[in-house]
Amino acid sequence: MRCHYHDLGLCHSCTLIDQPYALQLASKVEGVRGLLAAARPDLQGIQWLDPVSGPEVGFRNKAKMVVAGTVAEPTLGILNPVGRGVDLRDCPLYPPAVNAALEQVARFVQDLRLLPYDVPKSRGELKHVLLTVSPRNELMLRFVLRSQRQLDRIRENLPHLESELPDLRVVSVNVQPEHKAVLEGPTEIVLTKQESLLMEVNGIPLHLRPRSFFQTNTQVAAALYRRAASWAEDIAADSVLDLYCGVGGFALHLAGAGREVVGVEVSEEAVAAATRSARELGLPDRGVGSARFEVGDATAWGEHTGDDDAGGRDPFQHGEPGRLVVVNPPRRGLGEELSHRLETSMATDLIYSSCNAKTMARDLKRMPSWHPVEAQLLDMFPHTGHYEVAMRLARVS
Ligand SMILES: C[S@@+](CC[C@H](N)C(=O)[O-])C[C@H]1O[C@@H](n2cnc3c(N)ncnc32)[C@H](O)[C@@H]1O
Repeated sequence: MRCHYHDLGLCHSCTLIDQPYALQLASKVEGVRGLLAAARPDLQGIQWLDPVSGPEVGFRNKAKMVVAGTVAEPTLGILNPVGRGVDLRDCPLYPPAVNAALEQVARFVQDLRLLPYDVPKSRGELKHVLLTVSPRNELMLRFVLRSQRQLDRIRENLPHLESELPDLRVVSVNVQPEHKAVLEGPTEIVLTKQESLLMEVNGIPLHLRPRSFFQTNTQVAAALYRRAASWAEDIAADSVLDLYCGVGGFALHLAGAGREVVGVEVSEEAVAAATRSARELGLPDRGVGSARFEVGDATAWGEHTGDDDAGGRDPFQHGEPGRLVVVNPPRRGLGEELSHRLETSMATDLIYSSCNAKTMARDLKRMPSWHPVEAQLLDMFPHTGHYEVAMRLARVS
């Protein structure tokens, strides 16, 4: 992949871009194998499946653009080391639909004279533009503002933007009043009738609301979910617990086939979206062939349930449900407490999918009774050192 922003020295985000892609992939595979085997020597003997990769360009489904510059000439991209905006609206990591939409969004920002937020001076209104594209090329657009001052103007002028971008389905304003380097704040005001973007993956309707997580590379995510479904087949698992389930990607791929699936996730919105998908797929919420989603902390799940279903016991410690546990935590990993709970639980099989092999290695070290069976690297982030790694583990008897 060639990138003129990189060639001009304007952006250094793609740290591996000068290496041929095959070399990037090979060094990631070598890196992850070494890193995990250093923590768990028994990983040396396991089966590594061929790595999965997708297209080298246009693979990112979400653009997170910092808005800077001036009212007359806003930039959508990143800040350089001295805090000036660098416009990256043609970044080749995004599909053409995103590049084209960013062009229209920049014009909208200009027409409305929305003042870009000036980080050094702490003044201005518009901080970020976040744009997500679905496999059908439909769009979700979020404006991150310092306050609600410009909300009505954005709302009033939305029909114009919608006429320029006919595939725009969801538009929202996020309010992030603090002067901190965080992408978004706690308040989200959806301006469109449609409140979620349909992200269909392997024929499964996933519904993405503005504040929910979604894997960055839809094509490689589809392969990741298929991998998990194939492992679940091999295991013949009849009850699955999906911790950190998000909008239900793993859980819904593993549901059906006579399994009872429970997903646990901290975001209420994501749980509502996953529940909606389950009902659309005709899955009941209890019993054989069901899928249900609960709001909760993955680390503490089941601890205080004490409900009738579990007979007052901690279901996690009794494999109810959860003979197979799927974990897909944020970069910080599972941590000591959940690693310990998994180590002492009644689960017989585990699928661990991670975007941070360092925390995964640390967690695996804490779970010696889990024996690694098979693993695969899935390259969601070409041209950077990042990747996803999925591993199937079984309980050593
Ligand atoms: C890496 S994402 C995985 C999402 C999902 N498995 C998928 O494939 O899209 C991690 C998810 O964990 C959720 N999360 C973060 N901390 C959590 C916690 N303590 N308990 C439960 N969920 C949590 C986040 O909201 C996010 O949806």
